[in-house]
Amino acid sequence: MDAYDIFKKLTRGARFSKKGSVHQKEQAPVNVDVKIVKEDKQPRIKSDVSEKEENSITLLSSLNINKKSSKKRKIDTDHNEYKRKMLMKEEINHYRNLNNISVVGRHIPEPAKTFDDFNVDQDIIDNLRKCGYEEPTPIQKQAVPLMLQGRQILGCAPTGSGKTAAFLVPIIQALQGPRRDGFRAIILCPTRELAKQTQRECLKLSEGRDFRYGAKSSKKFGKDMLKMKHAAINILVYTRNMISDILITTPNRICFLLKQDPPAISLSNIQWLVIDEADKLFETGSRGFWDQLSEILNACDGESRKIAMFSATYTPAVAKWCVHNMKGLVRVTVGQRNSATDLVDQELLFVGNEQGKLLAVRDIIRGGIHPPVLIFVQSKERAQDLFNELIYDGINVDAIHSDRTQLQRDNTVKNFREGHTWVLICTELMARGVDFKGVNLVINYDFPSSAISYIHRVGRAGRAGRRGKAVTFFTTEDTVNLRSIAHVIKQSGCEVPSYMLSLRKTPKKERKRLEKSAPKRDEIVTKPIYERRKWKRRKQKQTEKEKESKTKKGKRKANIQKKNDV
Ligand SMILES: Nc1ncnc2c1ncn2[C@@H]1O[C@H](COP(=O)(O)OP(=O)(O)OP(=O)(O)O)[C@@H](O)[C@H]1O
Repeated sequence: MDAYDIFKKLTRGARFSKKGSVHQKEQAPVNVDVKIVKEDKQPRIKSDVSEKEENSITLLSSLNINKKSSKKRKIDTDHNEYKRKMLMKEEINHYRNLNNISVVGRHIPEPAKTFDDFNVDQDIIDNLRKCGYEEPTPIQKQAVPLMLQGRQILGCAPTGSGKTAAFLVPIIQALQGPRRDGFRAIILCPTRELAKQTQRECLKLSEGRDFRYGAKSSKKFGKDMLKMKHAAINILVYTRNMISDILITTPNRICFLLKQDPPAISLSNIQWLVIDEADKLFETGSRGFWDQLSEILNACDGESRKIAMFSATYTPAVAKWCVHNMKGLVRVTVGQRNSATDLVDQELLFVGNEQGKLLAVRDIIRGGIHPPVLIFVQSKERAQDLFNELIYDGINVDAIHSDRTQLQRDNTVKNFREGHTWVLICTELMARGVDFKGVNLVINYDFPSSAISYIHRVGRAGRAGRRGKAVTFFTTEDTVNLRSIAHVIKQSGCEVPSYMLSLRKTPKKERKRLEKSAPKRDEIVTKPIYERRKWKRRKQKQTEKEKESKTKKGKRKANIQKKNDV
């Protein structure tokens, strides 16, 4: 008996309406079942009957059939939805991999592919295009959608990869336009040069919005306060006049303004606090920036305050601080952590000793350079010494360091940007963030004090997709960081002698000591050997005399103290 026969037997006498309900004229005797009933015990009979009913219902009632199929359909749609979501996730991950973006955090929005995907006002997109940007850089692709959602982030991307615009675009979108609510965004930078540059970029990207930027230099502010003496009413007027929307400055200046009595600025309406070159700020002094940051955070007491940190290099101290202080933190890293940009061809050049450096730099210049060129030295004294040497070599050279006045520093930067200065000698001051268009060559005259310092110095070339070159001089005294810097160079795809990679790892203590105080080096001066020896002897004698007079003074003081005690 096949299924059709069973169906016929079971439905004998039944009439089917169009709607699918069953009208039974007479109950058909079901022989098959009767037999089964007779053979089985009582409880089985019951269950068989119900089974029979179930079967007949399943077979005849269209209602039940629908119920089952809708459940199935729901499972199907759920499955399809799940499949669609997984596919989308995979696509997003693939896109992130293509752009070398890695993310850590929850509910991270899709990276934007174009500026139009940013979902920001059209004028901001127009401004981005006016700057000559065609498509977002990887850090912009991921950081902008995140910050637009108000997420706190720690962004790490190579030097010259457009981190500034990555945090400026969401801030401009969030603030919309000028308001008399006081500061609504703060951007902290380690140097005034970088703060000025960030402000320039902000002005370009917010063109047409007329934001006001603060604040006056602390010196100017101090002078104005003196003029006003202690007239509280004047201070209030002054404070109101300097109200602006975005404050782009160094932490020192903000803390100075906060320390005034009453505080010269109010930060209670701050929506975004951005810390650029975060690892640099965290490394300054013995907890210097940590204390300043807690002071600033205490002043930013509004509910909507969010923090974003950006840098090309990453230190565990920054990450730890972020994990503890930034709720819902998302970490975005582009490329490999703490690696130099692969747009720069890097070279290590053994020069023997200090005299070798001067010969090598002159050799490079004589061989022909394509300005602009940056030369890094370890101290302001050495910057001045090298400047004194190169000024007579027939090239337009200048030096910038912290001993020069702000006006001199501004003019030097301006001349270099405009191409009047070909070679700029600088200290670590210019290693972070400063964006000179098209620097072709970076010369590390003095070996960097750490791999991180190396990454930032070299990163002044090879920006915004352009290629550049970096030459790093080293002498027999520069072995402490040679291994780690050689590894950085190798990682970014350049050749290094294999012996450097297998050098002994320097103890952390020694590396830290070097980071704090640069090694002593011979003076940068072109003198014949006999003159240099004479000069060395004279200098030795001088230092010995100084030591002697110090000890004599100390003894005299101790004797006086003894007499007084008696
Ligand atoms: N989407 C873009 N397309 C092309 N160029 C861009 C784009 N975004 C920014 N730039 C340019 O790239 C250069 C470097 O940008 P920026 O100074 O923001 O880099 P950075 O990542 O902050 O570098 P650093 O770590 O050294 O501070 C700038 O000249 C900037 O104008």
